[in-house]
Amino acid sequence: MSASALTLTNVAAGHDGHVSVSDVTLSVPAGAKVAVIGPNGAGKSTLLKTIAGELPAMTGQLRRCETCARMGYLPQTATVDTRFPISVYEFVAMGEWGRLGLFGRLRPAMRQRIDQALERTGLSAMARRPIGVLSGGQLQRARFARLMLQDAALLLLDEPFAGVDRPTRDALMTLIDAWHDEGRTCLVVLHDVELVRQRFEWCLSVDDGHAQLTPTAELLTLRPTPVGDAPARHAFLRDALHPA
Ligand SMILES: Nc1ncnc2c1ncn2[C@@H]1O[C@H](COP(=O)(O)OP(=O)(O)OP(=O)(O)O)[C@@H](O)[C@H]1O
Repeated sequence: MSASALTLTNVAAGHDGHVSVSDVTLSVPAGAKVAVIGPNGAGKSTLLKTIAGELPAMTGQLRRCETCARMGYLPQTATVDTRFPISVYEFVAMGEWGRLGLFGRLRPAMRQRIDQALERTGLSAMARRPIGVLSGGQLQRARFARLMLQDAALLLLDEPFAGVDRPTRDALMTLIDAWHDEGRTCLVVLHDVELVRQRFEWCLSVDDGHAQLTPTAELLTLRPTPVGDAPARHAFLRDALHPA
């Protein structure tokens, strides 16, 4: 894993002139599975949105590898208007738009991919139902199914497990693992430190205005140190990984 999917050089990210994270310099190896962690309000979503190109970097340079132009971004809150009268099938099928063109028709291979995505997310039986009747967890499965069809090389997922139950979380985590096994680069914002320990090889920690990429195994060797001794940027991780 030597090539970089993503390189940030002195990047500052924030809103309306307010900087949330600054001087971010890091390189994400292609195919890495990265947990983006940190306390509430630290700037995880802001940084992810900046990487996704939804928010311009305030300063610095952000470079994505060529294949990472195929990028899938799942924002934290589902912005889908569930009153919009489309079926679950049609919602998921939107993931094929990139191949379809404006007035294209779904071809058999596309229908097969849509059926597979519905099956892998456990939504086949709900395919003909209106999107508006789905529960929060089912809607998240549908968003994953749609994402699956985009065939993205770089996946940016902002708190995909928020508000979902354990079986759904496990099912979605299995999909992320599969994307990783396929060589895709995955950045996932999450708060479950135990899950990070078990399933993520890298941590992008965002805390105290800083962000850094560290192998999870290395973080686990961090030991609690007297207050004032540890660098500020490790404080959250130290506390999270070594609870009192
Ligand atoms: N659209 C916005 N306009 C202005 N400020 C914003 C906007 N979105 C977020 N912020 C501010 O940016 C800072 C970082 O917020 P962000 O949502 O990136 O944090 P986070 O680490 O993702 O938090 P959480 O874990 O609670 O989701 C916060 O102070 C927040 O108030």
